[in-house]
Amino acid sequence: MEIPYIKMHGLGNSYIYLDLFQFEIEEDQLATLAQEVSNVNTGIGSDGLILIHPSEVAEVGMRIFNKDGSEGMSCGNGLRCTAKYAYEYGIVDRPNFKIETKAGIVEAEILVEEGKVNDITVNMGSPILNRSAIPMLGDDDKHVINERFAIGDRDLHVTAVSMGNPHAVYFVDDIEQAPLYDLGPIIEKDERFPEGVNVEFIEVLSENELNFRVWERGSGVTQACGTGACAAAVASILNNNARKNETITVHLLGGDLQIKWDENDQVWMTGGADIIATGVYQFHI
Ligand SMILES: N[C@H](CCC[C@H](N)C(=O)O)C(=O)O
Repeated sequence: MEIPYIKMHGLGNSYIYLDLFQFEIEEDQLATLAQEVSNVNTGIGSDGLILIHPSEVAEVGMRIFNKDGSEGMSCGNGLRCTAKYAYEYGIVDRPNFKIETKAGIVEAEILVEEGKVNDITVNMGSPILNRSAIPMLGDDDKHVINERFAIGDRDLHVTAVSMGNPHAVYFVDDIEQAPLYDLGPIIEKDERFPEGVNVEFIEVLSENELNFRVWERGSGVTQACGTGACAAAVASILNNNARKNETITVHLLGGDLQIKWDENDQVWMTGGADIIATGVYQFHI
């Protein structure tokens, strides 16, 4: 089965995108397709699959599937790429529009300079902080801020933030020493996170600057994670290492994102998005 695709990335966090304004695909084929196309040896190579689809509640809809075929609720880098594609390929006819995700509707703004899409700003909505809504197991339903989190023989402290998808944020003194590969996969599936969790390690450089690494639920280490960068900025503010209404530059492996949590409890993300290639995938189902 031949499937037309677009490969796009946000700061190196790449996905294979299907434009479902052009064709349809069976729901029960999506998990397998995500696993297939993500494989760098036998597929196209990406961090997962994203569907750009018609929506009844917004100009365009977006769904994300991780490398392992699991469906995520939202994707910051994916939203910027979806917005760029929708604007440049005529799905929308203006630079401000809404995008429906499983986590809710977000608002995107295309920043155009000399007719070219430069950056994209997305209002990612309000962070979700109550333990039960992350979700994270525990004795109360308060916010999880710098809570002791023992794992193996390590004594960590976690701040838990959901941006519609769950994030466990840990502060480290040196990002290069972050236990990304040895603790990332363990925390991702820790029983205290009943739906799994995206794992972020951050090094506070100043009130307005963070170093950031991520082990993603369902995809492992990626070059960048937009929802993770939002969660990291919120966690830094919750721990009094940064302030609301100030733009925080988050340095990810693949580049920088500008994040602001404003006085109306909205988290704004600004960054780039790039089209890598278009093609036709030979789906083996
Ligand atoms: N890379 C995405 C996040 C994917 C989240 C997914 N790993 C999950 O929540 O299961 C981003 O830019 O926000």
